[in-house]
Amino acid sequence: MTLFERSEAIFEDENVLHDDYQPESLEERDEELEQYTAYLQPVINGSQPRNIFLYGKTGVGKTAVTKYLLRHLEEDAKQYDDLTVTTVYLNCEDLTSSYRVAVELVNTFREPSEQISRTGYPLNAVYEKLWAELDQIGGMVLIVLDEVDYIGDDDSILYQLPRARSNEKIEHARIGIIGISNDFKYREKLDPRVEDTLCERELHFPPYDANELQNILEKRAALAFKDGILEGDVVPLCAAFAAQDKGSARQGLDLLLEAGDLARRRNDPVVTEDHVREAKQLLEKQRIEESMKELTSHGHLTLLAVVTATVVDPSQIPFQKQQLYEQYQDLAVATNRDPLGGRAFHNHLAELSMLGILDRTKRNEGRGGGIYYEYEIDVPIDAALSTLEHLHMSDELDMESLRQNAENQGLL
Ligand SMILES: Nc1ncnc2c1ncn2[C@@H]1O[C@H](COP(=O)(O)OP(=O)(O)OP(=O)(O)O)[C@@H](O)[C@H]1O
Repeated sequence: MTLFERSEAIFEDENVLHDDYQPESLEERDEELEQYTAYLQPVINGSQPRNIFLYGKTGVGKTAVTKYLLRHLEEDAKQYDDLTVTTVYLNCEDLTSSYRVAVELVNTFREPSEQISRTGYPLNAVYEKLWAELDQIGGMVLIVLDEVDYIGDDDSILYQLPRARSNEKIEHARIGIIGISNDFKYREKLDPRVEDTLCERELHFPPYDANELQNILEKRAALAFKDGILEGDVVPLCAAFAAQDKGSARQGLDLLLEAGDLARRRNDPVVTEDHVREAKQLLEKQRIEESMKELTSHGHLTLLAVVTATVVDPSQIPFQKQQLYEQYQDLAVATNRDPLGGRAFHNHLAELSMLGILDRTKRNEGRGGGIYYEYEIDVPIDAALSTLEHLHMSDELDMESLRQNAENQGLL
């Protein structure tokens, strides 16, 4: 019996919608491309590369634009005999110290049989090995550190690398660093010396609006789907949803892929607006489920308290901590748990806000008054409820009535 068969009625090439696909051309980033190209110009001229810092929210093209330009830079450099350009791309998500970055760089430059281990050397010894590798490569070496904020406080490498030549650690290579981050606070947290070095040139990537996203998605959809498979509103709707949320091209592409996948699984002949709406729900649910994995049962109860308060009286949105705390205490008792104190409860609200599940607004009571926060749910109630309904503790609660009430209130 055959379990798997090729089904190619919907997609021409679905890889085009995946995150690691490198588009041939980039839409809607002319200004950024122009500026970025100017920042990289010294490399082609054979002078000291600038260090460049790119920032902007997730999915706005920072990595795609960087890889696109570096590919061209390496290619165009080949026409000059006196110039060699080497580019290295590292994602720092798992490289949480200067030591880890330095080891990773040494190993990137070395043959597999000559790799060094990730522990056991003094930092200086790793730096010495790194300088030797860089000198051996020589020429212009551009090092991209994506998600550079993951390196954390132990960031001496951000200072050492760009200065290696002026500090006479290397002779034959000129190093440029390109740091990329979507943490807006990262810059403020940097040591001023590192900040001066890393942020020599800066480039901000703003979120895309719906028209820009539509253009980006149309170009990808034309390559990804078979002709005539997408109904007319599909791309505009994906663009509109992504624009309403974070203005992320990744989010729009994920929606298109999921909508196409739903149509394929059901053997539907075309992808429709309904597939997109359903895809949105599915992706949101997945996102909440992913985030919820990081929470403890009191985190889950905190979310349930906000959902319950919302369903019981939507006119009270947004809620202050005290209103939610009472709700939470009742739920904790109903599920046989000792309620946490107010401070710990506050921390759970903060964590849910950080995960993007709640929206937290700072309020000021005015003259002499204190600062306090108001909270409201920032994901669809339906998605939050579905996730909570699958947790063990919900067996002890009347989730069915909660869902019914939510429906009666028009919240689903
Ligand atoms: N202007 C654009 N034209 C075509 N595709 C784009 C454009 N901007 C982003 N994309 C696509 O959107 C997806 C996300 O982009 P990218 O990874 O560059 O975002 P990012 O800003 O680096 O996000 P993160 O900070 O999460 O890494 C990729 O598939 C990329 O090809």
